Amino acid sequence: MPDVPLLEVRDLVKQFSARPGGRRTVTAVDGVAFDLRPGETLGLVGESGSGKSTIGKLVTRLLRPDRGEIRLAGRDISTLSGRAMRPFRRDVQLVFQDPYSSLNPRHTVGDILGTALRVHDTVPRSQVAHRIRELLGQVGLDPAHAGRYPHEFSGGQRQRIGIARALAVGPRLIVADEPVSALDVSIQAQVMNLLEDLRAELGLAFLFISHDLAVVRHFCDRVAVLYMGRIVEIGAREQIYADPRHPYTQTLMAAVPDIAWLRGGSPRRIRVPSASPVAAEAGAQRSGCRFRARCPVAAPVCASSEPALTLRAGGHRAACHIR
Ligand SMILES: Nc1ncnc2c1ncn2[C@@H]1O[C@H](COP(=O)(O)OP(=O)(O)OP(=O)(O)O)[C@@H](O)[C@H]1O
Repeated sequence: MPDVPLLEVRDLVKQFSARPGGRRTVTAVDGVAFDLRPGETLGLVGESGSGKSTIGKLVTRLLRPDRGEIRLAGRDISTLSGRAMRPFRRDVQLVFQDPYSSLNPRHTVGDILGTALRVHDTVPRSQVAHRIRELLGQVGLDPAHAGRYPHEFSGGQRQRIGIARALAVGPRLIVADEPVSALDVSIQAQVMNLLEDLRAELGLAFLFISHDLAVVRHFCDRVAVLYMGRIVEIGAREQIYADPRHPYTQTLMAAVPDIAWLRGGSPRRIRVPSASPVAAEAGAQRSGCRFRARCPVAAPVCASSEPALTLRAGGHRAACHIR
């Protein structure tokens, strides 16, 4: 049923020690909630350190949340571990920014894909070799290259191997953490087009983490904007890009180009700017709105309480006292 959420995230919290063994903590994810429907693509954007990767690792359960729920097709997986987690590992797969560091250099591509297929019993053993060739073809690689090692492929081809490995287990959701940002700009569009084709063919849902606002605009149905571990705005792509309500989103969106490069025009990256250390420090106050020290429209009310995400239009929510 298309309107049952595939993924429901509620009140997700994750803290880390600021220094190994130290007592000071960093709240990387601070009460995040969102839904993702089957086949839907949600972009997570926000400056460096805003908590995007941590959310990706929590959803794939590489990390365990300190608080909150992660429901996959209705089942809370936030505290599962070991064998109990295994069926859900099939449903949710992670595609990394740097495929090379996640591919075992001593294994051939065929071994890497074969391991993924066997661990999850995705196909009968007699069909593993056939499925490996099929997967390579599906991601645009030559099936005859299954005997090659990761270092024999280019960066873009390695990312295709990482995508094939994710597909091997038959996921319903892919968490893609900056999947093209380590690639040459000329290769980025090819890999994005592949993800787009796979989404259409296989009906995959994506949680798509990116600094690149032009790529997110091209790829995502909905967008969540993170600031210091919280979603400050979430809505349909056009709501966020054409009618941003939160002052932070407004500054981000002011400079987004169109996406001509994805259609063969000249490539251009528009990155989410990073906070200056001073601004980030000033923004780190824990009472009132966390954005107020950087906010161009801050008013006294902004020091009084943290604004909740409130509804602006169908599905469009923003967390701002003023706008
Ligand atoms: N394993 C860890 N130990 C300690 N602190 C961590 C750890 N992982 C993340 N953090 C901290 O949590 C916060 C959020 O980090 P996270 O990597 O999720 O942000 P991000 O938005 O993905 O940033 P980037 O775009 O730079 O990858 C940062 O302050 C980061 O330093």
